[in-house]
Amino acid sequence: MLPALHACCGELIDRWDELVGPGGSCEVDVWPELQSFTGDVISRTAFGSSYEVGRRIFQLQGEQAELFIQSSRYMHIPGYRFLPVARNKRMKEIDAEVRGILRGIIEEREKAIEKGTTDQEDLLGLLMESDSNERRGKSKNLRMTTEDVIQECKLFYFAGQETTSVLLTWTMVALSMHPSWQVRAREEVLEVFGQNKPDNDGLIRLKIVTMILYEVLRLYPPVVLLTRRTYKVMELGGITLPEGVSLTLPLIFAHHDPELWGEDAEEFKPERFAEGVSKASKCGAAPFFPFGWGPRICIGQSFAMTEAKMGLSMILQRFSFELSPSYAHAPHTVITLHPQHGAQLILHKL
Ligand code: HEM
Repeated sequence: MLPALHACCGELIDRWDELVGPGGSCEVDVWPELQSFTGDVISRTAFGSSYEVGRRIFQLQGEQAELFIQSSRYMHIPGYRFLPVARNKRMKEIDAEVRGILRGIIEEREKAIEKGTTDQEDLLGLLMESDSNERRGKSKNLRMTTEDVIQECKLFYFAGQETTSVLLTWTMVALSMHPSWQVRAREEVLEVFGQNKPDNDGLIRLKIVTMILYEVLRLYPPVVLLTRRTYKVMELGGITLPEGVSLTLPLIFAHHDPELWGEDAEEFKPERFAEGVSKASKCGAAPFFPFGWGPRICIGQSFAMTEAKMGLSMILQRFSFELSPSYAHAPHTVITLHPQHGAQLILHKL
């Protein structure tokens, strides 16, 4: 995973170097840049394909998320999603196109497996191994169909790209708003890696960077709410709920609650995580759950933290950054917590 991460970070830095040019500074909207970066990472590490193949999938998934939010306003109309209105037709078209692209990737891989020309041990390889075991009649209880593989690929593209680019974007914005933390993070990165490529041992040792990422995840959680459904009658917080009730857990509210975090809950204070997650709030680790909790906790959280640490370290090694006058602070939910008008920063080459 690390070589693929290095390669993607390297390409991002080279692109920014070119944008900055001989003048040494320029304005960049880092939000689409970081989306491309995390898209590239998930394409290479999970599917072995280049970003070019995945680019269309990300565009389509982004459009699908916007349409989904728009159509959720009509959820109270029974059967609305089956009506042949333009929005529903477009959502169907997008679904078909994404499936078509993924099926193409899967078929290409199948051919390569048949010819024995692939040794890619990526997520797709693992999923397809399970799929071919099914066809050979093995692992009947654990088997995945091609449809399952497509569904899992869609989930990974969405879950793996969008969330991590949101984390990196808000981190760059927060470090532009709080330049003393930017300086402290850069000092740590240079002390651990100098100008060398970040390695796994060093990434684990980054304390200031980790505190900053946690504080960003607290204030700007990429996933703002979790949903659950009761499967039997149960009591929750003194209220008895029947079976089949949909519950929404707005984790962003828990992350901003002064009763849990203190009167400075709205302030950016990475030092609250200096002694780890369990000491950061007034009541242990419980109120901090940016990756969810329990059996459905995010399976990509270590991946995401490694990717964010690596990306941020390589950026800090080469650039300093500040808010551009054209930046307007507007966190906005389109499934994940986006910067509504972009994240325009001024990059300075170091
Ligand atoms: C900062 C980055 C990320 C955040 C904040 C995040 C957050 C979350 C949250 C809140 C959930 C739902 C948990 C629940 O319902 O209790 C989730 C699920 C999931 N995440 Fe992440 N995630 C991130 C990155 C990733 C990455 C990089 C991947 C894949 C490489 C990934 C793959 C998944 C998958 C597959 C699930 C569904 C797990 C299940 O339903 O059992 N996530 N994530």
